[in-house]
Amino acid sequence: MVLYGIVVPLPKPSFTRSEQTIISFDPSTDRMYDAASRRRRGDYVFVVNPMGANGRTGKEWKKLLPYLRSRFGGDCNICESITLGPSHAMDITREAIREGVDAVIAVGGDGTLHEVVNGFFWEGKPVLAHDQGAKHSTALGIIPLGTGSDFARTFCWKNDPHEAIERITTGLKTQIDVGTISGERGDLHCFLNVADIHLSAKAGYYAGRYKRFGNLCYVFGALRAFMGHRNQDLKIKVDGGEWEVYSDVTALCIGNAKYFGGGMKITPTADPCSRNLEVVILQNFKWYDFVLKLHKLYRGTHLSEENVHLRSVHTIEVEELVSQGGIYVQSDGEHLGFLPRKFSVLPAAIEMFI
Ligand SMILES: Nc1ncnc2c1ncn2[C@@H]1O[C@H](COP(=O)(O)OP(=O)(O)OP(=O)(O)O)[C@@H](O)[C@H]1O
Repeated sequence: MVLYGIVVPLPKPSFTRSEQTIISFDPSTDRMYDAASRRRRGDYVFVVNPMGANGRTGKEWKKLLPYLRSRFGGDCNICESITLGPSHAMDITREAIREGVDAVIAVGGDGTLHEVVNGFFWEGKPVLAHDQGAKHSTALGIIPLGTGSDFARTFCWKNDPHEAIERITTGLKTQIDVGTISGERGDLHCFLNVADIHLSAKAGYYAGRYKRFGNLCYVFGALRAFMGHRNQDLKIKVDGGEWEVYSDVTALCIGNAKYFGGGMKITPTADPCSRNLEVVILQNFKWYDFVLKLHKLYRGTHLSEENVHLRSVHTIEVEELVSQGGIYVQSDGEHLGFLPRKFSVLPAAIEMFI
């Protein structure tokens, strides 16, 4: 965790196991036994960001926990892990997977989900259980309780924790893709939802400062980002092909899923189970285009506009045509620095409760 340039180490994650041990009677031995030791119960770790949605996540979670315990009954061990600050969810997840838990469930918004997903990987490779290796896989679960909760929208999931718990107890899972972003130093970062470049990324950067205003933060962020904004010439390389130039780019968005910015359907053709990424490039948008076409961006009907381009890719490299620096990059609403960057898809990388 970095606070004003000072690195503050977070404590090693530990799981508060709210275990409900079932004691049964075994007539063959005339003795009592712990039913869990006969029928292995799953270990589910709930990673809760108490500060999500301006503290609403923490409050909702407290109310939810008794329901969760009763709903799961004796089927699994519920481990509650409350994050202490930014990046902590990532450490908790890594540690939990190494310990061989069956599921890690992100409780919060897209930022928390983003950290949990990054915890599934270490230096670009999946984190494995210490004693079982690749034989064991940990599933990802989501209880969307954030401000935007944009990833959940692709699956038409509401910010309804009871509905989310039903999904997890039902236990239906699917393999989903994960996007990766490599920086200049070769470090790899994962995203689950949408990574984006330039105006939208700058708007997201500022929106993060106005989260106290709820969903209005995206409006304030966009207004602030427009100040001093200029469309830029970018070059892209798709799937290792030739460099192509796109002039006057307003925003370039790389979708593993469909929504960002609190409900804008920016990459409407994206599907986390498609094994590719959908790239939408907005060219030469002026401020009034956003006023006139905003409804199209929210509905996902903007692809028919002549200055909007769609590409399906496995990898895409993006650079400035003339390097000046300062072109914002974000993924899943988290600021990630500036161009150049390379984006790739990791197909079927995580098993997720649906
Ligand atoms: N204990 C904590 N105190 C302060 N910040 C935290 C804490 N735990 C996590 N965070 C940070 O809070 C950020 C935002 O959390 P989260 O995404 O859950 O909610 P949100 O921003 O309201 O929702 P959304 O991202 O869907 O709009 C995360 O990026 C995370 O780094």
